[in-house]
Amino acid sequence: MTVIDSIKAVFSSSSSESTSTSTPHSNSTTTSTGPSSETLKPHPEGNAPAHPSNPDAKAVPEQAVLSDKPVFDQNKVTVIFVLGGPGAGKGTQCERLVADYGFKHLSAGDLLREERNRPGSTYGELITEYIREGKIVPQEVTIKLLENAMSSTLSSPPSSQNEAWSNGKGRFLIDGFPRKMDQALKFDESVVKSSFVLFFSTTEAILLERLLERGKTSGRDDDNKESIVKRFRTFVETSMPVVDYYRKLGKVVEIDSSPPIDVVYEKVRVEMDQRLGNLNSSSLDTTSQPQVPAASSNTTSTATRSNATGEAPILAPAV
Ligand SMILES: Nc1ncnc2c1ncn2[C@@H]1O[C@H](COP(=O)(O)OP(=O)(O)OP(=O)(O)O)[C@@H](O)[C@H]1O
Ligand SMILES: O=c1ccn([C@@H]2O[C@H](COP(=O)(O)O)[C@@H](O)[C@H]2O)c(=O)[nH]1
Repeated sequence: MTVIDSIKAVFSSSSSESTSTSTPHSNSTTTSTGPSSETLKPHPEGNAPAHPSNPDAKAVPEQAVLSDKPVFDQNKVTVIFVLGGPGAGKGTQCERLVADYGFKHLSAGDLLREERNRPGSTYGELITEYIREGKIVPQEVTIKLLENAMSSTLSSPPSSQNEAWSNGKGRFLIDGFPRKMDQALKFDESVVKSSFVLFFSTTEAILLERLLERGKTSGRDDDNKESIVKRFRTFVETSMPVVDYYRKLGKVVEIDSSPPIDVVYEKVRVEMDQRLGNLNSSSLDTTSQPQVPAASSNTTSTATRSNATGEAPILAPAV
């Protein structure tokens, strides 16, 4: 049995994804967002966010154990999930939100690529294979990476932030996660309950065009036609049910990301500004807030949604 077979066996109960033979990965040019040597450590005891102080560069899979209760206090730590098809513009919009609202941006994909590139990572080969195939890496790995990155950030808050990051408080944009229902449920249970979901929808044609263009310079080994098609399929089959789940809970803020970046961001700002009071005071859960009417918020409901091209959004819920 190879190392990767052993890892897959460990995670077999949490992932039903099939896999294929792995090959070495290529480099990524994405920005690093998490602690490279502090990943996949066991969570600290208790409910308080703790800074990982004993990095374990050779963690074994059994150490990626998740808590059965939230590690962070929802009244202090705000999490907004940012979802959308591959290339929808999640990272682009998050970058602006970081600058304007003082969020910490954690991209699950970036954290996985960073872990993959970390010398000695137990998970490198596994992550490479899953990313190339457009499949969802077993939740234990991704959630532990996110949890560790959050702990680390809370221990050394972004210097430019004050009130939002004082007294153990923090606000995170978690980009490209959760991509699968098990992740959504487990993150709520073991890390912290999310506040709401920013969901960027557009057409498959637009996504494809953007990803192929990005692929010319990104260095990402999944920005090629073959991987992109697989990623689209995974998004529709595995990740859209997560969006639908949150939609039923009234937690989805949907924004058409077909228009130019600035136009999309204006809509994002309107949504964020409407929610900022809550973000400043404590956690934000739109299920307990009055829902913003689509007409006044520039977002579109599932029933009325259209996009700039007039095409039916494919990577969005069926109308
Ligand atoms: N509204 C937009 N109009 C045109 N191009 C855009 C828009 N938003 C993002 N892009 C471009 O599309 C590409 C994909 O954007 P981005 O990396 O932000 O997407 P993403 O959703 O984070 O993708 P992934 O899930 O694959 O990481 C980038 O090259 C970006 O510059
Ligand atoms: O929660 C997650 C998020 C991502 N992945 C894998 O990473 C790639 C790339 O993700 P991007 O968000 O496009 O950077 C994705 O296709 C998955 O293979 C994951 O497994 N779990």
